[in-house]
Amino acid sequence: MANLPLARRLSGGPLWIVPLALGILLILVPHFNLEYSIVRQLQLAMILSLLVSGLNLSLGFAGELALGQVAMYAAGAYTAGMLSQRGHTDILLQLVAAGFAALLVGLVTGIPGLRLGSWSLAMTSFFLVLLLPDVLAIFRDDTGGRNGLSGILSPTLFGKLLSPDDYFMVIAIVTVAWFAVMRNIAVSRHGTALRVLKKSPVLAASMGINVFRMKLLAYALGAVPAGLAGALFASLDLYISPEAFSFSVATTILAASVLGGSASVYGAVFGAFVLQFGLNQSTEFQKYSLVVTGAFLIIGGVLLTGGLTGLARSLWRKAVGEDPAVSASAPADAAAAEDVPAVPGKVLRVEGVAKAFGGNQALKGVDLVASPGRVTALIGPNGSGKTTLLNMICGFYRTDAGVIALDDKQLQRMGPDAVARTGVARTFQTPNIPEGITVREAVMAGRYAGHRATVLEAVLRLPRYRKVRKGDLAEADRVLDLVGIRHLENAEATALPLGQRRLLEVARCLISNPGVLLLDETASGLDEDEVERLAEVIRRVRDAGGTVVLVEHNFQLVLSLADEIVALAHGELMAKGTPEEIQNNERVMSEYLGIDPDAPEAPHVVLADVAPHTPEGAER
Ligand SMILES: Nc1ncnc2c1ncn2[C@@H]1O[C@H](COP(=O)(O)OP(=O)(O)OP(=O)(O)O)[C@@H](O)[C@H]1O
Repeated sequence: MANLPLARRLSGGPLWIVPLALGILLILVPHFNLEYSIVRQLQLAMILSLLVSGLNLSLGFAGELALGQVAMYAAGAYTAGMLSQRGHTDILLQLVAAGFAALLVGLVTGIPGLRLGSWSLAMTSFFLVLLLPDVLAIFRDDTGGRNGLSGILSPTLFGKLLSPDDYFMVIAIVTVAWFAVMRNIAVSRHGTALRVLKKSPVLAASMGINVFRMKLLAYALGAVPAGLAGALFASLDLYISPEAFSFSVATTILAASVLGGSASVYGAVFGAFVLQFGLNQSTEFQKYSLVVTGAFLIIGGVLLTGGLTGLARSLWRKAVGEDPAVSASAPADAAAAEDVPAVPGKVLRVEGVAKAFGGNQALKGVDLVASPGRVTALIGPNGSGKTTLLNMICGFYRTDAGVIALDDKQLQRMGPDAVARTGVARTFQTPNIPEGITVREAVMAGRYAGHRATVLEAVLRLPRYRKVRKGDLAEADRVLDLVGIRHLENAEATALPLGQRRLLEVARCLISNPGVLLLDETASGLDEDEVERLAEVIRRVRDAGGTVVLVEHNFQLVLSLADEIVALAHGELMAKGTPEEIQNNERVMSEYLGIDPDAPEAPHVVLADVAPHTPEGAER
């Protein structure tokens, strides 16, 4: 221990102590007799960091670009200002009202923007900011229009007039409290779910997460600090005007977010402080503020992936000598996974399913039954419709005809997240692993949709949240043992090599106790040892009662694992049967494996060593 570098020794402690200490220091600033100009910049920087943190929630965590932060900021400021004008000077009351007003603006603009999908929210929020001065002008009797809102009274707290020093402390306390809330959200299961969403809405839906609701949650939650910032700003100068909510403020917020690191909680503070102190130190800077903000955007977005906090994190890793991929203890004892608890497999029935993409009939009346305690393999040449069938079972494509059912529940009219919640879990041809989380968190995310605790319960760490979290941790240990990567639980998930990422995906599926496990070319790209481990995992799941559907090009693996093989060709059933029956099926031999049945060698003798026809680009 004594020989360890200081950075390494420090890295063992709870990291939240550093921001907490800085937060306390900030609250105590009025006691340090700083120059007025610095105190003022600090206040504005704290207000800006609140705004940036809201953007980070939607952009950095949920991956949704939205510029509407300024509109929510204005909603908060005008609400607080108008309350004050009418004699309601209590800052607590103003903060609550401003938070709600901003939330309302967030919901009203977020719902249509997010419903339309794609870039709609970015566009809606962009126009919202452009329209803001006109909206304020329309309601000029209340807002003062372009002249601004004056007559705001000095803030009070429980009837006591607040001095400038008191008010500084109010701003600092609100900022510190909000960042504590945001940190609790970010490190909770909700924070992980947001990162899943950012990685891929398809992945999120396949894990039972309602994509629209999750995006709205991030956007609406991000409105709250903007509202608080607005209320704090209104009582700072006791005057607000539309210029304070201009488009350049929107770009400043975006630049600070990108510079600090959008996917980071404290990056918002870094970015905001750098921009506030950088931009306002000289009039030249202010004159060219848009250019300077743009430069910061480029520095943050292009040169520093992950912003300043990303840079700090990688420097820290270097200092403590930590490799994200192998920050792990020794491999777990494989024997620990011998005892596999029952997997509640269900019967998957596919009857007469058809699907056309324009003139391309991808599936024509396909039938398939997968039962508990059995591995059903789906094989066929490239383009035969295997992935299309998986996508239809998962609800990503609507069927043109036919029935898909899990036990008695029909799935063919359900959306993908609803299908996942009935117990359909899947892996992807290209592993879909969210960034910025550990292996254990990535696996625990598989329980998000099935075991609920609200954001409020997570923020306050209430008993139900702690119970669900305890279950997440215990189940993650179990499935990580099962797939044999428990020793990597603290490694960064995206840093794992392909084979382990595939095993991670299987673990993420298993933690949801799926009724059916759909494995889409899971062995592709794995070495021999990894394929053997994967095969062992699949056998264990099957023996524990799981229903497994295996889409696979590794014919040897299929023969060794499958209880039944369903072979497709040109979207139709080519053959169905036991591995032995399939090995003796001439059509499968010639169309799938390219073996001439009339050749002197008997096909079943060489099959185990034969790879099917997999033209370039089989991996997606
Ligand atoms: N979203 C889509 N839009 C249009 N055509 C599609 C779409 N998805 C699949 N197809 C077409 O449907 C057919 C079946 O494709 P699918 O990907 O299901 O085959 P596959 O058996 O999974 O192939 P591979 O082994 O290469 O993964 C192909 O002709 C493909 O081009």
